[in-house]
Amino acid sequence: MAKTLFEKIWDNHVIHQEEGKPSIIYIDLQLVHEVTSPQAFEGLRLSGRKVRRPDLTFATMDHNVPTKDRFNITDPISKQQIDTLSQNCKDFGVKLFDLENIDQGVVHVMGPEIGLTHPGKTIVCGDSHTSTHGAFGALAFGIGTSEVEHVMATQCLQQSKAKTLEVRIIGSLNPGITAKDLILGVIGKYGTDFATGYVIEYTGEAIRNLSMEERMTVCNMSIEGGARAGLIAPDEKTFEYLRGREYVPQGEAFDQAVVEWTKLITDDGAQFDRVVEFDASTLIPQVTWGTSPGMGADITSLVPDPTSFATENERKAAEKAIEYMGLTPGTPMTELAVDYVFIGSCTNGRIEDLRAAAAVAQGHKVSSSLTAIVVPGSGRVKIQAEKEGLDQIFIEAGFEWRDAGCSMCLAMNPDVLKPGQRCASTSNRNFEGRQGRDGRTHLVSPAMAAAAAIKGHFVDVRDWNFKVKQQA
Ligand SMILES: CC(C)[C@H](C(=O)O)[C@@H](O)C(=O)O
Ligand code: SF4
Repeated sequence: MAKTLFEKIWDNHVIHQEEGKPSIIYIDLQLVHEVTSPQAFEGLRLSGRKVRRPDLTFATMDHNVPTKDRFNITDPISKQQIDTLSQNCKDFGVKLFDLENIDQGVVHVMGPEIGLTHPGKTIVCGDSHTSTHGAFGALAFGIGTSEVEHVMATQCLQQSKAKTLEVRIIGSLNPGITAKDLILGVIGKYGTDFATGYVIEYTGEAIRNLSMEERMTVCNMSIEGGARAGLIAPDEKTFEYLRGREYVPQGEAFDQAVVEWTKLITDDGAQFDRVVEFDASTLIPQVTWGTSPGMGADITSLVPDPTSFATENERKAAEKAIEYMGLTPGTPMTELAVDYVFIGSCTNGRIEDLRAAAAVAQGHKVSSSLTAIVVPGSGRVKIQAEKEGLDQIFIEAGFEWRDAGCSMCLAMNPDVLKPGQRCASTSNRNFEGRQGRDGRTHLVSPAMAAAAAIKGHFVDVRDWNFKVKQQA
């Protein structure tokens, strides 16, 4: 029978199923960070259990890590979480990429980068943006802390089978329009819960044309559309990205793996439970104006008038968001002045993102009215960027060049907005207080963020004259 990619991975991992009950599935990889693991390890300790497969369990530190003076953690809760993770990994024999390690970084940046993420794997982490790894054709999703403990103890997980949703991208992206604009556009059109209960598979020529980094940006934000996970079928690009990375099979074993991975596609004639279409060819740079990733608009548009929304609920939500964001309906997006620019996160903290931002920043100066920081997603991204001289471009332009971590994506470390500050951010969430109490977040692509840093307000990056620097 013809199967979707999701069904193939699912069927390969079901260990036990009973009518009317969740299935038990096997988990190939568990990633761990300091925020959602302490109680899980403690639970194991209390019940006298071990981590069943330390060889399939990998930990890093990201949320609480200061990106300036990283070894000096002054916040007691952050310090405790970091120290507890170190101790737990030591006690339970789990490999930890700690602050001394070049591979330390945001879990969804460093995992794929070292080759832990493979097509066809089931991957979990106590973190909602685990969906990022779906860019490789892995079934990857976030789980709660009690499930983290369960997977640690058994390497299995109880799961109800999700429904399948094809997000079919028709047409191609115009020059200068990025994967971030694409996913913001999709969520803007279909809303933040259109994919609830589904695993998305992104298909279409425009998706095939994306690099692995760009595919990760798209899959990363699947969760902001409500999806359980996001998938992109693996192809030559996936295999080439993985070849030679530390945790992928090497030599002949790699070629054998590729033979298996190549089968991970949705068969002709396979049925999705639902299909939506999105036309990429009309897309222009996006910027969010509200307090959910679905409240987005074209850079050429105006802050919306709440009365223009169709339903009472939407009108109320828009009114509340516009008030929180300190905006006036009818203001052109390009007139919104920003106080802060954050380039980083598991959405847009990879090398290509930094190249795109540097291409815009090169030869310009950050506006004196704001602070702009660039935070590589991992230690390795940082080193690569420095090899290519991107750090110098940023520093000369007046950006701060930081160490790897979640940073200002969420206010769990010293990088926080002050109340009322407006931020152009390349992250994935613009909820109230996300970047600091009463902070105001506008989600954009790295190029748009860099352009806003130079001009002091949002600009249409298509008007910018820049050349993307090729890898050195
Ligand atoms: C802290 C963590 C549990 C959380 C998540 O699950 O996503 C964080 O990474 C986020 O982005 O909000
Ligand atoms: S970078 Fe942001 S979204 Fe990603 S894991 Fe860290 S806090 Fe979550």
